[in-house]
Amino acid sequence: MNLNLCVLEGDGIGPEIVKEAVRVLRAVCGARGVGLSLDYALLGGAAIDRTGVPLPDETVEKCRAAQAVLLGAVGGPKWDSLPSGLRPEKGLLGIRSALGLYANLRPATIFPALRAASPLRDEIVGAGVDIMVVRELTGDVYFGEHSRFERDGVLHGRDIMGYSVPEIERIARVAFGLARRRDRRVTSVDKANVLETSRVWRETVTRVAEEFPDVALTHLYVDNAAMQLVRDPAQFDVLVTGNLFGDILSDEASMISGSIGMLASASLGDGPFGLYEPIHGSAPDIAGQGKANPLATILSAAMMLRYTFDLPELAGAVEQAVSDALGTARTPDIRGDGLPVWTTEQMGGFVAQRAAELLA
Ligand SMILES: NC(=O)c1ccc[n+]([C@@H]2O[C@H](COP(=O)([O-])OP(=O)(O)OC[C@H]3O[C@@H](n4cnc5c(N)ncnc54)[C@H](O)[C@@H]3O)[C@@H](O)[C@H]2O)c1
Ligand SMILES: CC(C)[C@H](C(=O)O)[C@@H](O)C(=O)O
Ligand SMILES: [Mg+2]
Repeated sequence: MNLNLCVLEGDGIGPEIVKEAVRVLRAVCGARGVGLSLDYALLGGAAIDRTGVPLPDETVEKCRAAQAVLLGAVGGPKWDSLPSGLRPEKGLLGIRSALGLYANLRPATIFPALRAASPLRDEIVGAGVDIMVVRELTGDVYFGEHSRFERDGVLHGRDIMGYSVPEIERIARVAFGLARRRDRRVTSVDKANVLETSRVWRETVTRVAEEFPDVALTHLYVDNAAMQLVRDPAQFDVLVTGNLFGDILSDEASMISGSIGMLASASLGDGPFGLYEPIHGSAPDIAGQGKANPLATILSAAMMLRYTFDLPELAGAVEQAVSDALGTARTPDIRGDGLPVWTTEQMGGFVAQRAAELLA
């Protein structure tokens, strides 16, 4: 077996964290005699600097030729004043859309070793938190019309929010399907008390739920959901929501796990192909200093092994190695509890070696 990957390092801490995830992939594949072919391509600010655009055609072609994509993060102050269509973030949205990756799975769990590192008290997270945030990724206000115009000499900005029924149906089916393999509970998050988009969302999710009578569905308004996530995160199993609410709620949920540097994600379409990336950004404030936590990217690589390549044993070894690492040391973003503080490279090196040992 050979895994064909396209690797998009991106900007800021992107190259540092991707390097460690690749190291871990090499270690587990090596331990099991699985081949690994990597093709690197440009995305985001790195692509703008070299080609003038955030998503070169060649990058889309290389991604399409691969079985899966591993991505770091894009963006940074250097490119913040560019026109909106030329920003690094536009490249990220473009690749998700070009590859048809409408389902973004963001698991917010808490490793036992990190319970004391969570900003939430032990009595709140102690029983364990295991939330699967299912974020719609190719629609919503992100992909509506964006404009600015002047009326009566006053400047306005406008972004159009909207969802079609088929877009909602397919993401709802992903959420219900996942719930069937978990605790069979789906919470759909919207703002149906105000937004027409959300009213169509809620009606559609309710109708799709009839196809899954064994899964319990509840609805929450997004403001309440944001509050419930810190009041009692253990109440959630699968949480399905639109692109914008999912972006915000998944960053919030990430802190339950102790750090935004811990949260992985898989962006999927209808087949096994997927793009795997941490939920955090390019962290320009710590780029190049060896301080970045590579675990979200490493755990994204584990999701790749599980979802695209159906190699649960390899994925499990990576996850166990991460758990062991957290019992041994921390990167500076996670509360330390007196444990040694490691660099990005030390953390990646430990996980790679430990994962390979577990498979030996
Ligand atoms: N998927 C992506 O590529 C993605 C996601 C979010 C933001 N961004 C972009 O990243 C840039 C910075 O955005 P931001 O500062 O709002 O968000 P960010 O996630 O990059 O950083 C927020 C804070 O979390 C810290 N942090 C993030 N990841 C970390 C890690 N792995 N280890 C340790 N600390 C970590 C940062 O140092 C910073 O203090 C922007 O250009 C933004 O558009 C990209
Ligand atoms: C950088 C940005 C376009 C992106 C998003 O909003 O989807 C990021 O915040 C994320 O969560 O992946
Ligand atoms: Mg985000």
